[in-house]
Amino acid sequence: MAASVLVLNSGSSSIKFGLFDISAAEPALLCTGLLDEHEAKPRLVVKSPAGEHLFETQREAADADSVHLFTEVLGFIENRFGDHRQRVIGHRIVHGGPDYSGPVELTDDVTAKLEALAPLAPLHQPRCLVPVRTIRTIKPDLMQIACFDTAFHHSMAPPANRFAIPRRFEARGIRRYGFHGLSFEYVAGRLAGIAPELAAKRTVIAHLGNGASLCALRDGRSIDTTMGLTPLDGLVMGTRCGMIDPGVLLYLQQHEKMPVEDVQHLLYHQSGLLGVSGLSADMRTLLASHETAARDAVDLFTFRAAQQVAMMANSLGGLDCLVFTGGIGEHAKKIRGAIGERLAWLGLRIDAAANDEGRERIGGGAVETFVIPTNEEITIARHCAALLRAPHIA
Ligand SMILES: Nc1ncnc2c1ncn2[C@@H]1O[C@H](COP(=O)(O)OP(=O)(O)O)[C@@H](O)[C@H]1O
Ligand SMILES: CC(=O)OP(=O)(O)O
Ligand SMILES: [Mg+2]
Repeated sequence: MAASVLVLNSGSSSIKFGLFDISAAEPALLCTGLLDEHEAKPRLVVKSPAGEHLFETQREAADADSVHLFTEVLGFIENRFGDHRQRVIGHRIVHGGPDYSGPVELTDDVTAKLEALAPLAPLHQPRCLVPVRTIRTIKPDLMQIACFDTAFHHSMAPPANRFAIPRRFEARGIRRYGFHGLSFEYVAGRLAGIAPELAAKRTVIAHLGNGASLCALRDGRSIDTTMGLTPLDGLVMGTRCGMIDPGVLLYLQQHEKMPVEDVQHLLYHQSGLLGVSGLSADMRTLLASHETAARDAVDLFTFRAAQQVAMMANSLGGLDCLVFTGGIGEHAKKIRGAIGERLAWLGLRIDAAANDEGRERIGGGAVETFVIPTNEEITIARHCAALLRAPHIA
């Protein structure tokens, strides 16, 4: 009987899933699902790899009980793909803290440890872990595996992973971890396939989605990244502020008398593109708008992105290759072009025709430039399949 793995990717603005056949060495996609939570009654749509509509269900409200949703999803999978033995559910878990540098089985103990990290990723960690608890109540015998956004960055070393605060805090785990590691891992692997001559070169991957971060890679390993202890640092994001003077937070609390919960809400949910434009967190809306504030938000986004690519290039001692990925990186040619222009001094030359046509290689010369669609789900499926092949589990 063929074996399958169900992968759940709970991001800040959507929940995606993928069902993979893991009988062969490389996982093969059977179907994908997307729960878009922007609607009042979020709709889950399941499609075949060719884009054919297979199944649809709607939640009563954005905060409706998820047991019903997951019971329906698992029921659909059993009906449609009952000829596959479902071996495991793989989850994207955003924060793995200091202890997890690779995938791990989600036992009750591990789940509780990860729940304790929620303050370090309040927008993501609870969202990633609710499905784990829910699925455990529906299917207590089904193995669940966590794959972490932070794991890929365990190769980061001081000074890149250090804050300039007293060392006793570092001993308590207060250091830079970095996120989007499953995306960086996938894109680095694809780049090695497309341009093997660049695999050992100085590369920056720009994951520009609703959340956004950069990774500096040497020999395919992370040596620096723009996010830190939390997914709040670094680039301007949909609703997150990115890099900010910590004095602003003190000022808001001390002089504007904002309670700490309100400051947290401001920085995670009301800042970034939404805060600066006053219009939307969605790059498509901002690019289509003629409002000055929308242009200001886009301008700050590309300014900070280019500024921090230069920071990553400094960590690498130069730059040979830049790769764009994530919803904005893959689809917004105007943003890629604007970031490229700001980095012309570093030797970046984006080919306007290749960029407009959405080609894979969009620049050559001193800095090779690529657009590579990310695939966090298949990365998780690969990890799960590898873990199942490990002798102590099989
Ligand atoms: N064609 C497009 N042009 C510009 N931006 C786009 C386009 N398609 C998607 N995006 C942007 O990508 C972002 C979402 O990225 P994505 O990686 O899917 O998010 P998530 O972090 O939830 O995984 C949104 O800001 C959206 O506006
Ligand atoms: C870590 C993070 O920011 O993830 P996302 O882009 O899915 O919000
Ligand atoms: Mg994402």
